[in-house]
Amino acid sequence: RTAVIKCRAAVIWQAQEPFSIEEVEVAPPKAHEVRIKILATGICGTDDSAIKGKFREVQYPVIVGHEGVGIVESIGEGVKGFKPGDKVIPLFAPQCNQCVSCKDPRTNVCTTARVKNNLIERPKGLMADGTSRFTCKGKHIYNFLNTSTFTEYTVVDEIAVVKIDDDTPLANICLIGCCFSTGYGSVLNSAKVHPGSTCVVFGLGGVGLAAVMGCKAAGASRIIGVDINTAKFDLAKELGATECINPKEYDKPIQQVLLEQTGGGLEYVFECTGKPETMVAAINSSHFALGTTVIIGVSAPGETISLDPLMFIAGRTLKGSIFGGWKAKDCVPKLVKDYKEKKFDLDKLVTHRLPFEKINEGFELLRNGKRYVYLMIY
Ligand SMILES: CCCCC[C@@H](C)NC=O
Repeated sequence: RTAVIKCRAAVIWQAQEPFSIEEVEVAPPKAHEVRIKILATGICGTDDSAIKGKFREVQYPVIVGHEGVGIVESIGEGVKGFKPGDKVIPLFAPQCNQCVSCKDPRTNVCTTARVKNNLIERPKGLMADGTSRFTCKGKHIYNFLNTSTFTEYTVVDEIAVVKIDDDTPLANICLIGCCFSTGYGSVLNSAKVHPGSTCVVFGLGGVGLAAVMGCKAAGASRIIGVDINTAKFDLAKELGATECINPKEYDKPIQQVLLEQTGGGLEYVFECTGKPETMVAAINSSHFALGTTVIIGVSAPGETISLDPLMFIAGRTLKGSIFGGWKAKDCVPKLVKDYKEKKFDLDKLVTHRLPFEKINEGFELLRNGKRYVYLMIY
């Protein structure tokens, strides 16, 4: 019988508190669950919003982290397609392949009950059976976005993990678990950018830079990067931005600047900050008739935006995108293969590597505009 594993995890005991590295107990996987030894994990703004108590109704105490890579340690009853030793990526956007959404090519958001609880509706932070696999100091610890990667071992539902080639080089590949796939796919799948088009990306963090890479891969003629941190501009240009602008350097709204610079607005707009005021500016910078704006950034609970409905009457569109529109089980192995074949270079998104116990330092780097860090968990 598979035993409980005692290991290190970075626990958030309550909102606004830093991570606390604790010894936690990780229970064996139940039926249709997989226990994974996490080898590396990215640090993402969504995790940071959960730490700040600004990510929907997260339950505390919680183990966050949602973009990792690891090795299967054990599998529960009824699990097919995985065995101990397999190299895997946990999926915050699972794919059950049974529900109406998984059978519909138009969406990648699985709507099986297990997923709705943790992704689309009020996050339960629990496994499908309504219980947790983590305990610490006698308390149950919630999971996060079906994954929880800031721990040496985690347990996920079998629909929330995918096997990748065992010879895949480790560490950086964890970015395919969220950041890279989210930005790159929002361009190729959600917006379907066409060659020669004009694009703008608001927010040049990991997701925004991946969107810039997607616009370049899609053959856009103009790729404008927008960020208030000009230190991000060099890498954005290296990855494909044709120009970068800082809203703080203008005495008029950035959408007006963009409308003037592009003779009437952008064909494709990618909003990666999650800030409502930036979303409004982004939508208003799109072409009045041909413009499509893709909302990728995650706003805080209760935040809203106000728009003049007439701005859509000539044909503008507004849509959302989770995990870049990729059906995760089908697409992650292909993205990993493309990475190995150097069809894109996500390594450039990694600016720092830190040992697990320095996770709080990692988030300080993220908050101070360093593009990307991740933790090597030995
Ligand atoms: C509704 C919740 C969506 C969460 C999407 C996050 C994980 N994307 C990038 O961080």
